[in-house]
Amino acid sequence: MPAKQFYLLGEAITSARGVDIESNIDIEGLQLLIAGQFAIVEPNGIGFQTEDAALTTPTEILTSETPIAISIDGKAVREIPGPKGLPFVGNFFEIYPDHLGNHQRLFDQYGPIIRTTNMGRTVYQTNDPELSSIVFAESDFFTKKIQEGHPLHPIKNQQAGVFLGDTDTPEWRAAHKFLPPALGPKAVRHYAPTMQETVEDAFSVFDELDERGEAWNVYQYMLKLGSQAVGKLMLGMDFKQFTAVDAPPHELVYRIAESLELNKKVTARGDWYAKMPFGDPKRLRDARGRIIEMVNESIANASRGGVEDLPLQDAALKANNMIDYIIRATDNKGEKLPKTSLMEALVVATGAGFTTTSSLLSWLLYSLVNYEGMQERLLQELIDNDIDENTLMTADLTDRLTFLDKFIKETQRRHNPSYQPARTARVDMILPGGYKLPQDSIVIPALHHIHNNPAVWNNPARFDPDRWDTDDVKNRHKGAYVPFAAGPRMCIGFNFALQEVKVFLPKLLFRYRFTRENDGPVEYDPMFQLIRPTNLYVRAERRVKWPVKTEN
Ligand code: HEM
Repeated sequence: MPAKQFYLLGEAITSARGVDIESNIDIEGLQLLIAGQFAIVEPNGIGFQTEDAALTTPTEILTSETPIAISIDGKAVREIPGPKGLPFVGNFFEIYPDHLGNHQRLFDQYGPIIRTTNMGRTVYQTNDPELSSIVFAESDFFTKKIQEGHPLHPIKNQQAGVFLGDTDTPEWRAAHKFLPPALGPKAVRHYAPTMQETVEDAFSVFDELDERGEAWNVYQYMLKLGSQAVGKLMLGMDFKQFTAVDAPPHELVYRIAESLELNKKVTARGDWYAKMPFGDPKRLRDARGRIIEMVNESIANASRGGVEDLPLQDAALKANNMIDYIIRATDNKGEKLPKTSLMEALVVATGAGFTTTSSLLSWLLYSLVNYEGMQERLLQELIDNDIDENTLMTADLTDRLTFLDKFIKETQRRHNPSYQPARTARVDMILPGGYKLPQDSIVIPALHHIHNNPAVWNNPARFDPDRWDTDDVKNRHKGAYVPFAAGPRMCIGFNFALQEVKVFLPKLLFRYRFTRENDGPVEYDPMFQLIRPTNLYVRAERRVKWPVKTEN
């Protein structure tokens, strides 16, 4: 077997090393072989050349007298670019407070993958669908491993399995087997009546605010609404947040939101800070302690009634809520989710459930009041589907609301609430485009920037639900729209979230006409783990008349 010398274009020719090649190898085989030898993620992008010519056939390669350079997508390998930064703080002041706007600027300046260092911690972010799909894939190259420097590191919790734990663990495998059936499409369909009840229970508060002629802060009320539903359906708890206009958020809601805010603050300052025995790091630990106490109590209450065990899928369809499900659900070996994981997994699913949906609900109301004509089109669709205040919103019915679906998609594209799903590089590798990525690097597919990347989306700043009917969007790269991330560690609650907003929004919209109260730019909180509008106020006025049904 002849050995040929290869090196990466862009590196010194003296780094060339010998690779044994079968004499009958074809070009694809050669690309695969070289990809394996040099940890090149995408073999198809590999090209071969010498100092003076491109080598396109195996014969040319096998007969080359000089070391052969490997190009990636026609390019030399290179370091991932990024701004230089200051001593100690790194790029902190170039990123905060407007991290969305600033990252956008950095992508424009440096390209599809950028490197930033913040208080000694380096992360890579990408706005490219192909790179993101590679990062999300859970492969020999990437995994979700929450090590120092990972955005979730200060709240890492291996026992929770999902969200806050590493993939390569028995805890993730167990939680990932037990939780998803209760959040699958069939299971969430039977939650629709509880979702409807939840939004209808909130009407008395919105009615009173209307009678008083008062505008209200969208996020504050959507936090209560989103958490009210998750409280009922995850924990079987009534948080009683709509008993009065100013009913405070339940302590569990408050503590989970607080811990996310503290986590963002703690991580923004670097890992040394997380270990401090006082200040925000201590408040973060205290908040966690209280959350655990409250959820344990709820589990104890649910177990008290004595319940029958059921196979996973049956339990998912019969359970009243996630706790009820999880204490009954039994796998095909007769085993249950281990007690140690139960409480932690529920806390995480609850937190993941309401922080995200309340932000999405807020952005949906933002799109409603901010983009002209949306409210009218959405309302007309309800009328045309014979929906009124007495309608029972079933999944079959919400499935028919196609404009609503596009409106939600476009809102999630333009104003996606979650933005920091990070993965860790398992090895040194070469990414498409020739970018060299060292082992243990943290890479974040930057959801907002993928969804607003002008190379991917036509006129991305334009809010246009109808774009979802175009061939361009229908045939998009699978990594171009990933509001719930992708791969094995993607969101397991997306059916729940979409079902919930598809019940809430029609009910709210049929009853109220929404108008924006304050002008000026909507701000988001840069120190929160999610993107949520902080200063959006609306008025919701009871409707007194509705449009007529469109004639066919
Ligand atoms: C608009 C609503 C939602 C959005 C935008 C959203 C987004 C996401 C994203 C981006 C991830 C990946 C996180 C990462 O890679 O680090 C994720 C994971 C997860 N989500 Fe959601 N989510 C939503 C609603 C929900 C709901 C309602 C639930 C539960 C009821 C839920 C439960 C989870 C869980 C448990 C994980 C972790 C899965 C795992 O680790 O394998 N999410 N979500």
